[in-house]
Amino acid sequence: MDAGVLNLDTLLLVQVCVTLLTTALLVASACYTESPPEQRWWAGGNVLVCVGLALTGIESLPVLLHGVIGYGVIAFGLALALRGLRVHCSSTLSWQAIAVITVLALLIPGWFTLVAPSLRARLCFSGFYFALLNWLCAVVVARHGVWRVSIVSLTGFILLGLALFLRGVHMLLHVDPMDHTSSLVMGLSTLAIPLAQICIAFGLIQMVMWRYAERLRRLSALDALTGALNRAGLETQGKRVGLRALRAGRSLAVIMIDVDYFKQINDNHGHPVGDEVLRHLARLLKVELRPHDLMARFGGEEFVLVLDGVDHAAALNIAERVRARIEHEVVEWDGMSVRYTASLGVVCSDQHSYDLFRLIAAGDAAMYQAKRAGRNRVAAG
Ligand SMILES: Nc1nc2c(ncn2[C@@H]2O[C@H](COP(=O)(O)OP(=O)(O)OP(=O)(O)O)[C@@H](O)[C@H]2O)c(=O)[nH]1
Repeated sequence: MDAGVLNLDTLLLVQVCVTLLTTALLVASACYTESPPEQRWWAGGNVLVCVGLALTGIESLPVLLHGVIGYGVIAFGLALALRGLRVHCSSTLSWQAIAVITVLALLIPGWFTLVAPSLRARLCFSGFYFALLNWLCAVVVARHGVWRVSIVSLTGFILLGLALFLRGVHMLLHVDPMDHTSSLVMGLSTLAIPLAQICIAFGLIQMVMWRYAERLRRLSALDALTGALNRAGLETQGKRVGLRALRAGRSLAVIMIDVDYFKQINDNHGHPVGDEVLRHLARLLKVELRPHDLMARFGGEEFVLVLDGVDHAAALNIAERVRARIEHEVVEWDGMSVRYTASLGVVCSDQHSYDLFRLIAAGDAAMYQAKRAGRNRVAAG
């Protein structure tokens, strides 16, 4: 490819514009008050990379700024971006590691600028070193990200690393490191760098958006007071569990649990105590369940358990164990001690269908049977 055709100067101008635009995009998204901390690291990192690029690009600046500090600032910016990626993946990058990355980028160009001046060595080092830092970012994204979400930023980091690496190789092999007039590598890398920057900026924002969407999806399925599934969550997850049990030919048990005389607890001790009783019951049920069992708050003081692979007899045993535990527990709130009991209805796909809402209706009927029989007991449906 002829650099004359590509017009290297124009491509360099495009590269500068894209760098500024992607940085502005990351800064704008980080300014949103609810933005997670990683977005601020990415935005801050990109701003520093821009500053560093400006310092290294303006040859009329003092040599210390132009040949040394600029590289340190770029490396510091990349290290902050790497920290942001690690924060996004529930980890971090220590300040010591950031300092090492930055100091290396100061010392080596410093050596080749002040002690043993060599433009070629400095440019080679910057190509290889910044390629390595981008590939480190790619490794973090690849190891911790969800592929279909992080593929855009991953491609960006790999591409950017490759372009910088090839530039390093070009500098190493070329007779005059500043003569790029007819270099295919320089042309391609100058084209690839802005592309990679766009991928990285959009990819990072996409990763954050996906995280938000996931959080919202999880929250929309949960009851805010108890953390149990709400009806919507029960509907989606319950159907899945029902189908899984049906396909595998396993029994599916449903236990309905309703606190006895809950209105009296509210009336006698106040609503906050009633709320604490509900939270207490949810915690207690969680302890009794296996990780793949479902627990949902079905109504005011009514909970439902969906147990995959549990037959009628086993479900009755579980319900009786839960009932006994509730009876012996004491809820402490604001210096008050409250005891409560619950009535439970047990049904199983062995007697009914696998249809979750039919099972729940039958379980409800069994639970009301337990209420009518005097409460604080288990009834089978
Ligand atoms: N504190 C609190 N109370 C709630 C909540 N949701 C519903 N309630 C109350 O729960 C009470 C339910 O009362 P009832 O349906 O009469 O049932 P109960 O008093 O438990 O009587 P039985 O079920 O027949 O034993 C009502 O007073 C509702 O106001 C909640 O989230 N927090």
